[in-house]
Amino acid sequence: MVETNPGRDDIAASASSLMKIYGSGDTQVRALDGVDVEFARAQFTAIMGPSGSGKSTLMHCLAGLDTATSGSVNIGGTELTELNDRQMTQLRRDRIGFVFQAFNLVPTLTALENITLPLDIAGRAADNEWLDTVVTRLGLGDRLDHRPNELSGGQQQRVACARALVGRPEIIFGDEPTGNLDSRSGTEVLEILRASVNEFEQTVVIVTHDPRAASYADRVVFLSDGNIVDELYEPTTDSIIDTMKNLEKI
Ligand SMILES: Nc1ncnc2c1ncn2[C@@H]1O[C@H](COP(=O)(O)OP(=O)(O)OP(=O)(O)O)[C@@H](O)[C@H]1O
Repeated sequence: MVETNPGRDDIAASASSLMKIYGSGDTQVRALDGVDVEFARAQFTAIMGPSGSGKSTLMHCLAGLDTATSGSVNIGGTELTELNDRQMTQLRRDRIGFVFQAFNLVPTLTALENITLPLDIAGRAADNEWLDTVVTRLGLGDRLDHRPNELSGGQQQRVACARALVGRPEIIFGDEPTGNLDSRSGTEVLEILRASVNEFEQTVVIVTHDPRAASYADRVVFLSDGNIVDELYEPTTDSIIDTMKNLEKI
């Protein structure tokens, strides 16, 4: 009998028995200690946990920016551990969007050039209608000729969001995407990520320290000492703060 797994199509990314060990001997750190997790398609997930709990390590392994010591990571049916460097680069370029705390825009390029850069590198033409939708939605229409140093932090992060959205990647990973922003700009970025999930069925996974930011997610996954120890669906700022307090007690 052929084995089927009817749930897989609903899963954008998953990790299984994921282990990441840094260093060796006395200085060895077990940053991920056998993590099993699935991220549903068209859902917004936030990863939270105390400092040093393994959030960035998990995200970097999921996004193919770092390799795990053992275990597996799957993005849309592709096993990352089976890819060579070139295939991994291609997967990151073609199938994953990134929004980092530090924006990571190219200073010599205009906003528009930054937005279309991943497509240009991949040799893919922009879908102009979609590009227009994203740019309008992000309120960047009159900023497209500006270089990053002529934009506010919030505008720069919106450019980074547009860059992540414009290629319609299977999944967008954000590492503290609101970490460097004032509360108003942070709210704008969260609303954009939320809208991209609600309106465009984008899958989004972010790491954040901020309970208010995490309350925009459909689900919050809590890490402690390299393990997932709790999760909340339809979280509120208060329910997130309560769960974090319990984690810190442990
Ligand atoms: N390159 C590295 N070399 C050695 N240890 C590392 C390295 N990167 C992370 N670690 C350790 O792995 C553990 C998990 O780190 P990680 O950055 O994933 O945690 P985090 O939850 O994202 O922390 P924070 O909230 O402070 O950013 C920590 O103990 C950290 O010191």
